[in-house]
Amino acid sequence: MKNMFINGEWTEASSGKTRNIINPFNQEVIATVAEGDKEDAKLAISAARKAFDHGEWSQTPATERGKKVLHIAQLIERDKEELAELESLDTGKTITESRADMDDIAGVFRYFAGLADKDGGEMIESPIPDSQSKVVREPVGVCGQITPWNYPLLQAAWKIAPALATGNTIVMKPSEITPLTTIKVTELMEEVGFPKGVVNLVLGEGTTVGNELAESHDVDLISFTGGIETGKKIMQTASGNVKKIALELGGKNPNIVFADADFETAVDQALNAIFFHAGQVCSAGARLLVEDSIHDEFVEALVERTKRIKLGNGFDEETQSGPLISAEHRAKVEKYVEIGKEEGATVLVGGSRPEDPELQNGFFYLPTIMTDCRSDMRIVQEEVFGPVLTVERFKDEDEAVHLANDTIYGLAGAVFTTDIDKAERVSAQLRMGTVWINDFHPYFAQAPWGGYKQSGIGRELGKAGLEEYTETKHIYRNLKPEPLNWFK
Ligand SMILES: NC(=O)c1ccc[n+]([C@@H]2O[C@H](COP(=O)([O-])OP(=O)(O)OC[C@H]3O[C@@H](n4cnc5c(N)ncnc54)[C@H](O)[C@@H]3O)[C@@H](O)[C@H]2O)c1
Ligand SMILES: C[N+](C)(C)CC=O
Repeated sequence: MKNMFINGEWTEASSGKTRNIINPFNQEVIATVAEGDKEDAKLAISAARKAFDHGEWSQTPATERGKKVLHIAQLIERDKEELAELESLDTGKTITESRADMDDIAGVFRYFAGLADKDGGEMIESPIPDSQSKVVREPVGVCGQITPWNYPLLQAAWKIAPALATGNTIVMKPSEITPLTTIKVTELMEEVGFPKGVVNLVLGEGTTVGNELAESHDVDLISFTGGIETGKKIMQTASGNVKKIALELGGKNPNIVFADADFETAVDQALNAIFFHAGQVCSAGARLLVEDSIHDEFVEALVERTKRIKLGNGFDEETQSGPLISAEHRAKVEKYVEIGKEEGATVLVGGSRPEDPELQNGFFYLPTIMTDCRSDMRIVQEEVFGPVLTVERFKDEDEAVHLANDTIYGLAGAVFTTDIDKAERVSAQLRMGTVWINDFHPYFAQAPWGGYKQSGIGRELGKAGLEEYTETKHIYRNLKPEPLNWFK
């Protein structure tokens, strides 16, 4: 039984409720955890509020805060294998992916640990004689952090590390279906040792625990990663006390392949772009845009390789792709494929569950490619968040850019070409937070991550990811105070 962490204590849910966590590969119960609700969220928020207002952590020298954040990185590296196994059990992703996630996560804690004491404020030029002006950054306060199921610990790390490095107190709420690695990292943070109430973990549903974090006037910042509809609700709920908000939402990301691209590389990367983690990636390259002249040959090569993708248990080293996260999520993917067919798209490969008897207990869906797609179709516009690739054609650079930008989202996109001038021209016109040239998917702690348009508000990672967790203060000092005599 795994509990919540509130005010430095591991506690059961106040209602006494629990939840079984299941492995999406075979539906076996892998853990039982406390199922918190609004009451537990209130307790955690109150603990975080007291800890912040007391000031012990926010006034700890930044270098010392950085050392503690670095210590978390070291413990993650020490327990990497255990964490990776928990992540694969909980999400179904392959153990190779989970190990890579753990390396990234440790890197994120190291990066923000290093940044913790690098900003000592800035003196600015004052236009007023005999005065001095400086600008400093201070912690925001109590931060609610709500995370999704697809990269459970990685998305939490992007929030925990900068928040703690800058002296905030936190209340984490992982997805109710994938809490295991966030619980484990909370144990590691307990081992590192933070003042009581600085780190809190509440388990439970979004509509109860998450909603309380968004609504509470004792929370100063809400950082959310998840779906667009939830993001909109949180934005409204958070307006009650005009708290700061950071939203990392979905995407419907274009992958543009020009005829002059290196063919083999572009085919290989188009597969990675969509089928990595069964397409359950916010930045998945779900919309392939291919130049007319190579369309048929390109699609044929993709289909050939897609048929060979090995689905299976994430712990089997041969497995290239695991299951989807849940029965509900698979039903959503299936519904979208049906919608796509009704809209006139053609399924060239996949489009159903696998028949392999060994996969029948898992939430598997075959990697799917749909052609004859047009920009006005729902299957092209809406986030499916599964292994479903739509293919559109374009005839020239202008049309490629137009189609790529024809979306409410603006998270990420890629362009494949050997003409580097063209790559730069196209990248400059894409309305997205990340553009990859001749690659797909790289993200790392040093580079900011976030979306244009309805893909979100704010940035995680990079210096911008640290600044999200600070308020900016201007301190002006009169060096020669004397009466002004305006109101004699
Ligand atoms: N932009 C990014 O970096 C990024 C990264 C990962 C995932 N995502 C997005 O996340 C989505 C998939 O994740 P999901 O299905 O877990 O998303 P989701 O929106 O259903 O849930 C995300 C989190 O929000 C909580 N939640 C749900 N309703 C809530 C409410 N009313 N108030 C407060 N919290 C609430 C959930 O419990 C969960 O912890 C996809 O759309 C994906 O694109 C984006
Ligand atoms: C942000 N990223 C790519 C790690 C996960 C998106 O779902």
